[in-house]
Amino acid sequence: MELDRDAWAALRASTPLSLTEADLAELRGTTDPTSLEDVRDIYLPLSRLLNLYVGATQQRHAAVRDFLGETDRPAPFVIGVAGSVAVGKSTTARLLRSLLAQWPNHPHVELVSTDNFLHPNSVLQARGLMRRKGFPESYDRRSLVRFVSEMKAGAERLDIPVYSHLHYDVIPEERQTVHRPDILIVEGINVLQPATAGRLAVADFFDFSIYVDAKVGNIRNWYLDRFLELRRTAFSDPRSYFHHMATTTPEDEALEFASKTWRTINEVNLVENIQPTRGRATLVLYKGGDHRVRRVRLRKT
Ligand SMILES: Nc1ncnc2c1ncn2[C@@H]1O[C@H](COP(=O)(O)OP(=O)(O)O)[C@@H](O)[C@H]1O
Ligand SMILES: CC(C)(COP(=O)(O)O)[C@@H](O)C(=O)NCCC(=O)O
Repeated sequence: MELDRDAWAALRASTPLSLTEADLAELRGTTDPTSLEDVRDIYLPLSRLLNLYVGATQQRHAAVRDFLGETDRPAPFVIGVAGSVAVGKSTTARLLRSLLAQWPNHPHVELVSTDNFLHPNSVLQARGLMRRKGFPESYDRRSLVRFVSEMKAGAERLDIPVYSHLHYDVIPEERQTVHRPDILIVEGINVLQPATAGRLAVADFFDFSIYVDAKVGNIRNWYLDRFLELRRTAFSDPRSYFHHMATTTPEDEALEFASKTWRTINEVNLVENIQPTRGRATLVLYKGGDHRVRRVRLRKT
């Protein structure tokens, strides 16, 4: 079913707004204008719906556990967050982590971005994939699937690689430690990709999935605006892979570089690999040109 913003906002019921403007500023991505009004109208109803989903799954688990006479904890509830580069997935995922952790029956929420499972640049270079970063083949999909399946099977603690946007590469000596959560959020552009025949994909472990959607032209503008803002901020760090963009490259050439990266990498990936997975999502958040969510589409079964 499809709901417009007002109809969806009314479904918040009495879910309390626990975030402040300062909390939101911490969670929001570069140039992402998500406001407290968006949190109230869009993310609180979503938090309420997800709480109902998780509660129902926990109850079913308890029934089977009683039947078997076992005492184990329920497996983590896994949520996938998909969508284009620069559509605002990480803001959505961080907001959900914060809001979902407020519910007493699932206080421990972990968030993992799939960029941690990108092959290191050395491997991408050797395979001729440096201009295909973000495409399905640029990820170590076997390790990603193993990680999610081990979490789902009840692993207490797993260490995973860490990708740095600053270095534009996986950091060999760093690890992110993930402790067994009540809810695991897996965020990344290609998380809804179906498996190739005979294999498993991360999406096979999702209990719920969200696709963040917008018109390609709008996402392109957000990508370019963000690039220019990063040029003024993150790229000025001498350790940044794109440092030259902030120092020696004039603004018009930097913009031309970003347009080309968008056109030849991110837009191709969006049209060929990401958009075709939208129909697989449980819920689609459709954003207008100002980043505000206009419509929500929910699969009822
Ligand atoms: N080159 C970069 N340098 C520093 N930060 C970046 C760079 N590219 C993207 N980011 C940041 O990484 C986060 C994830 O970006 P992205 O994967 O495009 O997804 P989304 O915009 O949908 O959250 C964003 O918060 C963005 O600001
Ligand atoms: C790292 C990304 C592939 C996003 O990966 P994700 O977190 O969705 O797994 C993307 O931000 C990226 O760097 N794309 C390559 C082209 C570019 O520099 O925009």
